[in-house]
Amino acid sequence: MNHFPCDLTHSTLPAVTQAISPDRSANDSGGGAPPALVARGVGLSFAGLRALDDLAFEIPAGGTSAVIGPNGAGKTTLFNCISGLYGYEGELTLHGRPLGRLRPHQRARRGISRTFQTPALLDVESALQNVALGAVAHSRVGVVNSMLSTRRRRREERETLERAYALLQRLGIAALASRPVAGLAHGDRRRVEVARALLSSPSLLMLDEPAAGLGAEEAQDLLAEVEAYAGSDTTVLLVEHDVALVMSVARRVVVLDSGRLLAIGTPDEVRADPRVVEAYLGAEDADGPAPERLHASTGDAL
Ligand SMILES: Nc1ncnc2c1ncn2[C@@H]1O[C@H](COP(=O)(O)OP(=O)(O)OP(=O)(O)O)[C@@H](O)[C@H]1O
Repeated sequence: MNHFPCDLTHSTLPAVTQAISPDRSANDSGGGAPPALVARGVGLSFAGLRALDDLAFEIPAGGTSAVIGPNGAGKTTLFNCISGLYGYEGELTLHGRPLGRLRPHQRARRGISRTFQTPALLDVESALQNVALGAVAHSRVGVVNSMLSTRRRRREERETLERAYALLQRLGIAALASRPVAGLAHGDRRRVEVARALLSSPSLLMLDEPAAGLGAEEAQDLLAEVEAYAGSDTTVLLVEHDVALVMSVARRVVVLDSGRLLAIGTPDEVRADPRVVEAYLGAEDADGPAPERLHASTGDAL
């Protein structure tokens, strides 16, 4: 029996599949091992603007890591490359397996899941339906699903709704399950999107500015809950402007500036790097005290 206030409607599936997978083609291949993500020579130009330039870095498997940098540094562009929305030069490898030219839906099946700077939700649908739709990118909608028996399909939908509801409970918004997301506060919309990204138990969960619109404590709580729920099999990768938050949660920090890799290391290493201080303060302040925003939210000094 379905205990939930709404069903996962088939009519919404193609729209979401399209939104998640605007691109099509390429092959799937095999493999698997740490680190979670390796970038080698990753580059991308937009009509002469070098948005990413010869990036090379590794993100360790497990826990939370982050990409930071000033406005226009290339953070979201990098996320778009990893998730397959943009083509790029060089190579990205996920758990030891090159991603090659895989399309977004193929990368999703490989275990990549993400949120967007502005939550990308279906406004007329409920919070529960939006979260449940996180299963779509990871299934072969229209191929295998259309061949499943009605009974099996219903069972899978019920299980998906149960997991979606459990996630809403986990993130403290189960009371909003049946509410259309259009009417939800920004912070709750963000939680719904994070829940949707978590639904597929991704191996790489990319969160684009998860703290935007949340208070400092709320943001800390959300990230702690995400990491606890995701467990050791999931690597969380943040793009986040709240550097203090990043410094308090990340095990490795990648710093971009004008599309280039400026620094990479632990929060302490990155905070101590004069190039990072310079990028955030400006050249004239590079030798002075680090900016407040490079301090951990615990209040630790550099
Ligand atoms: N689709 C696009 N077409 C043309 N230029 C783009 C496109 N997307 C990004 N850019 C440019 O690429 C550069 C990197 O942009 P990106 O959005 O990745 O930076 P960001 O670090 O995420 O910035 P912010 O912190 O402001 O979100 C910027 O100069 C931006 O104007």
